[in-house]
Amino acid sequence: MTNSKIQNPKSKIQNLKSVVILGAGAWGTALAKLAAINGNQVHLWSRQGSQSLVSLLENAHIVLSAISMQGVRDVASVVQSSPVSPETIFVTATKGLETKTTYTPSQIWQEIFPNHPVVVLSGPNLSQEIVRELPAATVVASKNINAAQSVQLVFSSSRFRVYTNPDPVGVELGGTLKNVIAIAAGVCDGLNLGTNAKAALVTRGLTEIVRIGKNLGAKTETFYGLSGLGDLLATCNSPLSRNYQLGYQLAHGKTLKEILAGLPGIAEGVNTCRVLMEIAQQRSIAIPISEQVYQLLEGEVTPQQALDQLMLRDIKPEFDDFSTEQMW
Ligand SMILES: NC(=O)C1=CN([C@@H]2O[C@H](COP(=O)(O)OP(=O)(O)OC[C@H]3O[C@@H](n4cnc5c(N)ncnc54)[C@H](O)[C@@H]3O)[C@@H](O)[C@H]2O)C=CC1
Ligand SMILES: O=C(CO)COP(=O)(O)O
Repeated sequence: MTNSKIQNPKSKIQNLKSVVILGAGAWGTALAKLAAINGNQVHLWSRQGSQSLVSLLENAHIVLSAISMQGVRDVASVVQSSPVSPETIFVTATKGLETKTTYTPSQIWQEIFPNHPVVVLSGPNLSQEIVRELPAATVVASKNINAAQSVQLVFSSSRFRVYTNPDPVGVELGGTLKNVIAIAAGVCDGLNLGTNAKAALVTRGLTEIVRIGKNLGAKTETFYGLSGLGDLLATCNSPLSRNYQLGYQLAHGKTLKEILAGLPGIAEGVNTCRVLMEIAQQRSIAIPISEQVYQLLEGEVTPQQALDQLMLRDIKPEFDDFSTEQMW
């Protein structure tokens, strides 16, 4: 898995780590490649493979989960029943929300491993570009800055620039909630609504992400960084995004069932949107774009009706509270 062309800028001072990656899907495989480039000992575990998880976990410095949302709790519970070192750092790269609890993946890992550091890895990272070794950047966020810095060293290279951040909830929600807006962006492009419409959609989508994120305890500025705006731009503008593709095909009249059957991998925005609606209703937070995505996914409106509903909402000021120092 090593590649001599790509180098870690800090490779000479780095302690090489034993890294176990859970989930050999598109993202787990790309991350395994990035960690291996730096000479780390990388094990990529898949439920389909024959390798025993117990033997892999025993000596792991870092356990990274790239499992899709629906499998996170099951896999975390399997890991819990295996012997892991008290020093093990858990990293989560999943972008989703748990249906039953509305937890983020890092909240699940932290609940199951309360005495271990948990780091969130998230950013504008379309895996197909990363496996082609195109340059990209990401964020590793944790309340435990030493743990975040260890993970930063494992993945940093001349093709992958990794920043640390102390706001894991904000970093995780940016990556998760943008998937809902990416579905809307796919619809927007599928309907050929033009560049002005797309700019308005993405910008107002970010406002919704900030509203929810602030309410859930994230820092506003995190959403203007790589894991928020950065990932929103990447996902809303790329046909490589499954969430974008899903929206695009909805605009062309396909049913959700048909689209999901042909999609390469998971489009987390579908389930995230349902959980997001629950959170917004419980906390009385206005998220009109996400609400239209929800109704569209439920088959309650057509793409054209969703557009009309958004354009004909009551007119209002651009910002929720213009009197505060920070405009957002
Ligand atoms: N593909 C991408 O470009 C990126 C994906 N992500 C996120 O990473 C996560 C995974 O995405 P992909 O790798 O693209 O999806 P994928 O569909 O290619 O792979 C998902 C993996 O999770 C495993 N899995 C699912 N349920 C499981 C269970 N109960 N037990 C054990 N394993 C289970 C599958 O076997 C598979 O290996 C998603 O949350 C996605 O939003 C994040 C950044 C980039
Ligand atoms: O999260 C991603 C890019 O950062 C991947 O997006 P999709 O899951 O929509 O393919």
